[in-house]
Amino acid sequence: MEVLRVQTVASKSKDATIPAMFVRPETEQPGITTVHGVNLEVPIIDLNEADEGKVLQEIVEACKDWGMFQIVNHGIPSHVISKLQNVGKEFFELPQEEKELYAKPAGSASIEGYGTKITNEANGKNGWVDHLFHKIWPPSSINYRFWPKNPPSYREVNEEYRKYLQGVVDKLFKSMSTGLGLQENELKEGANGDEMVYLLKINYYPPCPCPDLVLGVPPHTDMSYLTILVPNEVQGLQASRNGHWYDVKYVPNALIIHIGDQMEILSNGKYKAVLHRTTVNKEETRMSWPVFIEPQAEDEVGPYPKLVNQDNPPKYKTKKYKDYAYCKLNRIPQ
Ligand SMILES: O=C(O)CCC(=O)C(=O)O
Ligand SMILES: [Fe+2]
Repeated sequence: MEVLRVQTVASKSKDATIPAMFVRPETEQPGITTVHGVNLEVPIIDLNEADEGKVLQEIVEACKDWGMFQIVNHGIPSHVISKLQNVGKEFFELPQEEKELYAKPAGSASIEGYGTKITNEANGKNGWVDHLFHKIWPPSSINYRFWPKNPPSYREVNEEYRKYLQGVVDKLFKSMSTGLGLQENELKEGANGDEMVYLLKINYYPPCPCPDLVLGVPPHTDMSYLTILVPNEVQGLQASRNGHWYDVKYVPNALIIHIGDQMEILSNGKYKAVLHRTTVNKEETRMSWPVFIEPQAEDEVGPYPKLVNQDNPPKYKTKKYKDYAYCKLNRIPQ
């Protein structure tokens, strides 16, 4: 059965009408619910700042407060990031039949492949976005069947990005570990160290004639420990704080870090998973490249034992990641 892609819907929506399946109720419409003109923003942290204590404090504060921050001077060269963006953009600009060669097989239990999310939202609405998912680490988890062969440099470029990304993940885990009063390496070890899965997603949000009425991805927290996201220059990510939606401003060469559910759980609630959503643009295509740093399906995930004691009882159940994911995807209370 042919699946309708948002990219195809968008190419046919040149007048100001879009199918009702994308139109959000007013309580969710970004045109109504976005907070403007308030001087509140997700922290931007310079990892090159000479005062390391200050950087650590900023990261820890951001993890506890917003659950999201941007980092600049993170060590990934800008040419590595632009190549990642270029090959992803080239893939989405291929003829539709060629992209469909990478489509997630119908009925596949894995999330990997090119696709369009079939809504699992209570209100039955759909996001204005297509995507490509594939794992980039560890090697044993990679299925190259879902890595585009076109453009030909796709694989090399993604491998280069992954190598640099591991350095950033290590740095962040160290700071977050120290911030919890643990040894530098403990948090990463508690999260299965170098066996953590790196799942890349490319989001492709085509222009939409009525951006005020739709969402790209609906409000959610990521299931990951951390998500490290490269955006393109078209702003659209929004973070929720105290029940209000704020734009995350575009900062050239910055990486956007999200605290996900597994980090909230591992830290026994000290760090907060950020509720976020995306908006789309009337004229321009927005794209983003999140990498979800996650446990393996069979890993048991729960609060880190040293962070639990009589005064701090566990706030979350310990369970297999795959069971956590099943409940989350089916909206079953954890
Ligand atoms: O596109 C973005 O900036 C965020 C996308 C997102 O939240 C997701 O794919 O989980
Ligand atoms: Fe997300």
